[in-house]
Amino acid sequence: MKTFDTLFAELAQAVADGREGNTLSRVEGGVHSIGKKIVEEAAEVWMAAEHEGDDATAAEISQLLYHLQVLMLAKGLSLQDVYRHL
Ligand SMILES: N=c1c2ncn([C@@H]3O[C@H](COP(=O)(O)OP(=O)(O)OP(=O)(O)O)[C@@H](O)[C@H]3O)c2ncn1[C@@H]1O[C@H](COP(=O)(O)O)[C@@H](O)[C@H]1O
Repeated sequence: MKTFDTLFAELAQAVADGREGNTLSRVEGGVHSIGKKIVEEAAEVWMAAEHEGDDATAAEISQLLYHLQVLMLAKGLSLQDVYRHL
């Protein structure tokens, strides 16, 4: 099973390798576009938590985490940059 850290390593490698896929295309789309996606996914998390079941909520949370990682990559932020604030 993937974790936040292993997914980030996978996405960072995909971007570093210039591997065609969702991640590279979203990173190349830039911070404005990624930011809009984060807001959309956050709203979906909220709606799922209020109106859907636990599995749907967990799935929406996983998508939000993915898009946050895409933003980190677009900004050149590492896991440590974030974790030091936890
Ligand atoms: N975990 C994810 C992941 N979560 C969410 N998403 C993206 O976020 C979208 C979910 O948003 P929506 O439900 O709003 O779907 P949508 O309406 O089609 O979204 P848009 O494409 O219109 O923005 C999905 O269609 C994916 O594009 C993800 N895309 C990739 N991954 C993982 O990232 C890794 C690398 O993927 P690639 O870069 O594609 O190789 C793989 O392990 C993938 O499983």
